[in-house]
Formats: sequence, C-alpha cells, structure tokens
Amino acid sequence: KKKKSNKKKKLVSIEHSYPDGIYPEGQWLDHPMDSNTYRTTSEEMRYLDNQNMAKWQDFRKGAEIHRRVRAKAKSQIRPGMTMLEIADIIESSIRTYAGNVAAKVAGVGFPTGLSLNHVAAHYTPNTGDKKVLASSDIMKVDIGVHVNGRICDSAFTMTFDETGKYDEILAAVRDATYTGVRESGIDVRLNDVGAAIQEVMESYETRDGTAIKCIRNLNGHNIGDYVIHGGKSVPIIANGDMTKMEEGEVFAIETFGSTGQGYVVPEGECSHYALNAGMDAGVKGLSERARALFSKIDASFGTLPWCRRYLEREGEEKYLFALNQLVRAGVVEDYPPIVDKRGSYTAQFEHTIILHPHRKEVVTKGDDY
Ligand SMILES: O=S(=O)(c1cccs1)N(Cc1ccc(F)cc1)Cc1ncn[nH]1
Ligand SMILES: [Mn+2]
Ligand SMILES: [Mn+2]
Ligand SMILES: [Mn+2]
Repeated sequence: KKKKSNKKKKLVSIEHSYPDGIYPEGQWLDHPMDSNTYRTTSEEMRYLDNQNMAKWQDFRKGAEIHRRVRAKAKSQIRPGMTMLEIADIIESSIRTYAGNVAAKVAGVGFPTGLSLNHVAAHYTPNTGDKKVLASSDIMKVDIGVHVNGRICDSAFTMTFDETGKYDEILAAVRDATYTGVRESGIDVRLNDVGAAIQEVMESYETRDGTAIKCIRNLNGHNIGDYVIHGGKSVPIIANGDMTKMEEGEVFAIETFGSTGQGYVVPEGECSHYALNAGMDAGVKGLSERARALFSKIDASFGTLPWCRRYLEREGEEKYLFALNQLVRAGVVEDYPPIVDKRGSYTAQFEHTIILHPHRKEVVTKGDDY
C-alpha cells in the first residue's frame, strides 16, 4: 500500500499548471443597466474586449494565485501564531506561485492586511511586532496579488470563536459585498451601488440586538495599472455621487460592517505606504538620504503600495527619518491603520470586478467567497 505522503505539497509557480498561458475566467454576470441585453450578445463588443486579452490574462493569473494563497492561508492560520508568521505564510506563497520574480514584475500587490477587531484596515505587522493572534479575534485578511501591475484586491474575514458570536456580522458583510458586486456595472451611478449596499448591511443585527453599521468613510475603488486607487471611490452608503462606472474599468468592491460608530479614524504605527504618482519633483529640496530612498522605492515598487518589511527585504536599513521626510513632502502617501471605537468589531469582504464591454467578470471569485 502506497505510504500516504504527509509532506506538504511543494509550491511551484502556477505557470506549470497553465503552460498555454490561458488562465481560468472569473464569475460572469450581466451588466444591470443593459435591460435589452444589447451588450451581452454583441459580436462587436466581444471583439473590442479581445483587444485587451493580455491584460485580462494577467488579472486571471493573479486571481488564480489569490485563490490558491487564501486556501492555504485558511488551512494554516491558527490562534497562537504571531502576526509576522501569518504575513510570511501568505507573502511567501504569493511570491512562489508568481515565480519568485522582482517585486515590480509580479507578486505581492500591496501589504497583506491582517487587521484585528476594531481595526478595520491597513494593519500589517512591522518588524519586531510581537502581536499573537487570539481565538477571540476577528481578522480581515486583505490580500493583494499583481501580475505586470494588474492588481487583484480581494479580502475575507477569519474568526475562530465557536460560540457563533460573529455569525451575523459575517453574513451581513458577505451579503452586502455580493449586493455591491451585483449592482455594479457600466453606466451605474456610484451612489446607487452605495445605497444598495447600505440597505442590505443595515437589515442585519447581532444576536444581542446590536445594529450592524456600514463604515461610512470606507469605500471601494477603481484600479489602474500599478495604481491601487484610480481616483473613483465606490461608497458603501448613499452619498449622492452621480459619477457613473464606465466600460473597461476595474473596480475593487469592498464593504465593511461594524458594531461601533460606523466611522474610522487613523490610529497607531503606520506600516502601509505608496509613492504618489508624478511627485518626483518633490524630492529636489530633500536630503541626500531621502533622495536615495525615493530612488530605491521607485525602482523596487513603482507606485505599488508597500510596507516597511518589504523595504527591508529590498535591503534598506535606518530609513525611517528619510521616509518621514518623503511623507511630509507628499512624495510618499502613508496609510495608517484605521480604527472604529475600542471594544467594537469590524468585518470585510472584497472582490475585484472587470467591466468588460459585453459582461461583468468577478475575476477573484472562488468557491470560498
Ligand atoms: O482605503 S484605500 O486607501 C481607498 C479606498 C477608496 C479610495 S482609496 N484603499 C486602497 C489601498 C491603500 C493602500 C494599500 F496598501 C492598499 C489599498 C482601499 C483598500 N485597502 C486595502 N484594500 N483596499
Ligand atoms: Mn483590499
Ligand atoms: Mn480595496
Ligand atoms: Mn498622508
């Protein structure tokens, strides 16, 4: 009888599974605004879409990596692990599946979000962080994978509590995000997506009767090449923004539920940063150290978001003073952890969708969420 190999499956680049470079498509949905389905059946629109096939293959490759990495994360992450161990499990598997190429070519799309409890987003451990995951924690795992700057931004929420305390907020946020995905489409107004999300989220309450609120100052966003936030924000409440979603745009649809105020403020040590596009001139009057750090960041990441650990991985040391100069000059944007009130807890689900001319593709869709 063949000895059951209990060896963990060796990770290899996913190119081995797709030698022809054709990656699995996401979930296809019709655009909501096209009542007479003129888009869906249009030969011309499908032809148009084929012009960007290399770009869509990059997104689909990133999405397949994302699905495999989050499955591994769910199977390996346990209370008692340090946040640094958890981040390393996720990031080393992204890099391996992406083929261990330079950070700017393919791999980690932005810092691995591991925000806990009342912290809603933008927490990842810095070097020296001793924090340990507890069985009572509710953790937003927000994973970024990019291939040639095409960024897949998708997140889910992990809990370990077995009393069912978090069941309602998890159901509410999953339902709200799916609603946002369904309501999105070409010619849809951002306000209307927000209104639909808000209605669903606020129809839930926890088992002890606490209302579940949308975090009204958090949003989804469009995504550009190497740019995680393309300038359009998708609200999760009705906010009167009549801007429309447009053909060919890529959106991260994310919703956040909270038992707190439903409003977040920046708090604590920052880990997440990104170069602001077009700010090269801003470094002129700065110190030699700041200018050197700017060049290293630009060479390593371009405008992709990064965190202190990735900067250290690229060989930088004793950079903090120069980094703070770049932030003060507006050359580097800081994204500190954003928190609701102490004692509350928050949940998130997020998918990346592509507004093809003929149909909408939920490219990060998996059988998990
Ligand atoms: O909150 S955001 O800054 C934003 C939302 C709307 C307009 S800008 N942000 C973009 C971002 C910023 C820094 C990162 F390292 C990664 C992403 C949303 C987000 N964070 C995580 N996943 N998605
Ligand atoms: Mn995200
Ligand atoms: Mn996002
Ligand atoms: Mn700032």
